[in-house]
Amino acid sequence: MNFIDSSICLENCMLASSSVYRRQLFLIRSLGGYCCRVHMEGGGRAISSSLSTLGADAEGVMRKITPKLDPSLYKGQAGKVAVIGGCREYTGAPYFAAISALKIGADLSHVFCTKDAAAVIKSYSPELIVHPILEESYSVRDDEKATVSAKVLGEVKKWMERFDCIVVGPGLGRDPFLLNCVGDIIRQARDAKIPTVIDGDGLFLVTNKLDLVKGNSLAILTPNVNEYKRLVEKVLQCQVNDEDAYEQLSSLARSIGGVTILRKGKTDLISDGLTVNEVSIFGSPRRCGGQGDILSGSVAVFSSWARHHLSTKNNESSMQSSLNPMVLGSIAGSALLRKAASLAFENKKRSTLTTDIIECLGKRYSLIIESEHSSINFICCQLLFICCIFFLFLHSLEDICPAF
Ligand SMILES: NC(=O)C1=CN([C@@H]2O[C@H](COP(=O)(O)OP(=O)(O)OC[C@H]3O[C@@H](n4cnc5c(N)ncnc54)[C@H](O)[C@@H]3O)[C@@H](O)[C@H]2O)[C@@H](O)CC1
Ligand SMILES: Nc1ncnc2c1ncn2[C@@H]1O[C@H](COP(=O)(O)OP(=O)(O)OP(=O)(O)O)[C@@H](O)[C@H]1O
Ligand SMILES: [Mg+2]
Repeated sequence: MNFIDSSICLENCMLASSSVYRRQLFLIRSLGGYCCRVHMEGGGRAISSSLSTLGADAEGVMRKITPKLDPSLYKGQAGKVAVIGGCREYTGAPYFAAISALKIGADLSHVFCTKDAAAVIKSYSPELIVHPILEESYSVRDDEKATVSAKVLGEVKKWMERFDCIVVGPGLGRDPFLLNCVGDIIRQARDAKIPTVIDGDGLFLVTNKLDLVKGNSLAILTPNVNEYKRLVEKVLQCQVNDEDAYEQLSSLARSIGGVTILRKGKTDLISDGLTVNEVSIFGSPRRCGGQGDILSGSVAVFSSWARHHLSTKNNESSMQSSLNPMVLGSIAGSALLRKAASLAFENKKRSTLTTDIIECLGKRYSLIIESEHSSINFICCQLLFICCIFFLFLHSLEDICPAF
């Protein structure tokens, strides 16, 4: 089995914020340097060449796939995301996922939730388009279940084609009737070839109904420690083995078939069964609830952008066409969340909340996107400086010993 570990590890985000370090990364990146360890099993040659780029890979991915804010674009072209989640018990998670998508750059963000949750989520933000159409068992009579289920599906179907990516699970809860309807929604998205991020209770659903995602290359699972453990036990029939985390993750993705898995943890591991990428940019020591929800919304936006980027005719050769847009979107989403968490923690320390991290998404992100421009400016200044010195040197040489 052949997988690539392009370890994207930045030990300390502070380091990355230093201009010297960023310049080095920019120079390494522009030299095409990257850290790549290819492990080949079965006696294959282990190839390793490394000129480590560290966090630049993740930043490079973000820069490559992020669409320019082109004045010719119209509303929606930068992305339309839908979150399927939100019930009596949870209203924060779908909000976190949906608003994060907008903060990163999607134009429209929808939430499909239960009636109880809808009024609450609408009150959080006018920017979200909230559809109160999901139902939980307590509000549906047994003899109405088939009709209500068909109605829910019909309502979602009206919108489905418009979305560039959907997120299933944040704050979904575990009500059997609701989960059954959401299973049909996942199938609908798959038929419409819409990338689908599965998080939170959506993972509870698909872990028990793997056929919902089996063989779907547009599905991205984003399990936390518990959710990953449940997946491994169900699919691989064994315990999580961190001694061989890469191989086990890769094997899990292959066993389910075609999916991309973003295993959240101290280091985020991302695999589609062919490659394994690692994002270990130091984020924040705060483990407040909701950060995984931000991540799911972020991955949704970046994956749809990566898919668009790779499908355009003039995409740059440096982004190998063999790359999986769902993997790229996961790398970018993970890196941005961790950088934003780090920035929020710098400001708020122990009182950092998920809402503080959401506020930093845009700030941190524009820093990354703009830093390329500042690095280019810096390079130009350096070249100009060198030319001036050279000119001065020439000039002084002319002074010192004139040619004629
Ligand atoms: N404000 C909100 O509305 C939030 C709602 N959420 C939703 O809550 C539902 C359940 O999510 P949970 O993450 O709580 O469910 P999990 O089943 O993932 O976790 C259940 C419990 O496991 C423990 N746990 C979590 N991470 C652990 C780790 N690394 N090691 C050991 N134990 C750990 C925690 O006590 C956690 O409450 C999901 O639908 C989720 O989207 C969460 O996203 C958090 C925020
Ligand atoms: N120990 C850690 N150190 C640094 N970052 C971490 C650590 N654990 C998780 N993270 C990061 O925090 C983010 C959320 O991971 P987490 O495991 O909290 O997800 P979650 O439990 O689904 O969150 P939520 O509360 O939103 O459901 C991930 O992007 C991950 O990279
Ligand atoms: Mg979660």
